[in-house]
Amino acid sequence: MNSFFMDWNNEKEVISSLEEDIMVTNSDGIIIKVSKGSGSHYGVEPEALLGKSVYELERKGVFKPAITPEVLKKKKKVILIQKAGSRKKILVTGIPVFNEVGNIEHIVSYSYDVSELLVIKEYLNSVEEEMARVKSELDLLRKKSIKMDGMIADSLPMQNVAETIRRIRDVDVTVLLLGESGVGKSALAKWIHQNSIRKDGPFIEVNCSAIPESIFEAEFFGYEGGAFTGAKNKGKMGFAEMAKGGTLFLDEIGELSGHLQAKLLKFIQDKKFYRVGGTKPVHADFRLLAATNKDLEKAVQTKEFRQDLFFRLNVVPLKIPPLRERQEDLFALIQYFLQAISKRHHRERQLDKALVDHLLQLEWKGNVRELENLMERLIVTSTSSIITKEDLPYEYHMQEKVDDLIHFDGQSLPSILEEVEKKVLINAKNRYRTTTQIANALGISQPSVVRKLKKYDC
Ligand SMILES: Nc1ncnc2c1ncn2[C@@H]1O[C@H](COP(=O)(O)OP(=O)(O)OP(=O)(O)O)[C@@H](O)[C@H]1O
Repeated sequence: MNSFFMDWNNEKEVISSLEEDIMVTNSDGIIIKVSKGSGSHYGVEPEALLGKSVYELERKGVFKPAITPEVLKKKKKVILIQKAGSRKKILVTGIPVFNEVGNIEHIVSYSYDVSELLVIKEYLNSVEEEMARVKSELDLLRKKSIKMDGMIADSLPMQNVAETIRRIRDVDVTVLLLGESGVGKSALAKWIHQNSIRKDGPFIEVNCSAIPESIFEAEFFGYEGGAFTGAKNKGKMGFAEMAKGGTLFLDEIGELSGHLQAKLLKFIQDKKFYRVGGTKPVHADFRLLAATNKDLEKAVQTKEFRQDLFFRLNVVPLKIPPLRERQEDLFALIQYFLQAISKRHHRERQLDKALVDHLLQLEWKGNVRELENLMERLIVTSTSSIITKEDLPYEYHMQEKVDDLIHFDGQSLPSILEEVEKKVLINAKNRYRTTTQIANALGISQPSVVRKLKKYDC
């Protein structure tokens, strides 16, 4: 039994003298007790409420909703916001008072005018929403504003790459650039260097597949005078030493032999090396970047590439998507190369719309390099200031059938095969940077590629 609230007559003076808005109703919803402050939120005198039914007051719009029916329904304390008049918002708390047998006998309610608080809350909510909107716009703007000089990075995947590079700008961390041939790994490596704390130091690029294994160590670590037959008297500085204070970029790292992988791992771990024939250790002082178009994780599984070396290199992996997955970049690159190459060759050139539409449809297996080469070819060979689809080399007319491209009339099979071979080689040359890459792609030896390129003068 709640002794405090049971005898309202005893409490009469206490409640009625309170300045706050307190009311007591019975279980029929009749207001049986009011305080001095009752009704002030509703714009009526306390006496105007006393003896009235909350249902009636609700109907008349003095307040809405009434709290008594809610407390009776839920049989527990209820807090709600009432509307009073057209503008006011009142926070009302209703508490049930039970009799000995557990039935609600009275409901005590007290209220505060929270109109101002709610207005402030709404205002705060709108400010928060506005801030969230501004923040996302800023994020977008910041991403868009990551301009990479001489590099087109309009697409979302490239913006993400740019954002990662921006985040690691001040850190001397190893970056592994992954992606198909021609996607721009070397260009990005240069960009990373130019935007790093080592930008004033040298950028040394080593193409791991282009240096024969027999001389790799001497080229890479340098050698002392007389270290081997044919060595220069004074010795020679290797790439690792040349990169002092700057960046050492190991391109095509996936092509390194197992023996050289082991050497490289030791060198990365020890952070020092010896020139071939030398006894004095040289301290390694550079930031390491590496790139490959090989699936290195797969190469680790097939044991072609050392896992420990992979972990050392894969600190920050940057995957550069192929151009066919970056339509926004493709369009921007076409415009970029048109301008840059036209300027370089002092030729004012424009592209016809049908040609641009056609270029946007192509697969670009050789990625940005292939596009750049084709643009250069179009610009230097076209005789008119507007380049059209007709100016495209035959291999870029994808709709045309192979039958139409090979002319049998009066040709022997060997000459047709030669013609095809030449076209395949030109195509491969557009896509790949080195003859080793072409050889790998076409499944022939590198000397054979060199011979054929010479034979066809391409
Ligand atoms: N986003 C880009 N904006 C402008 N030029 C680019 C961009 N990406 C690549 N290029 C240009 O495309 C050509 C090929 O790029 P790059 O040599 O960096 O490719 P790669 O991925 O290193 O190729 P590979 O694996 O064969 O070494 C370069 O001339 C480079 O400057």
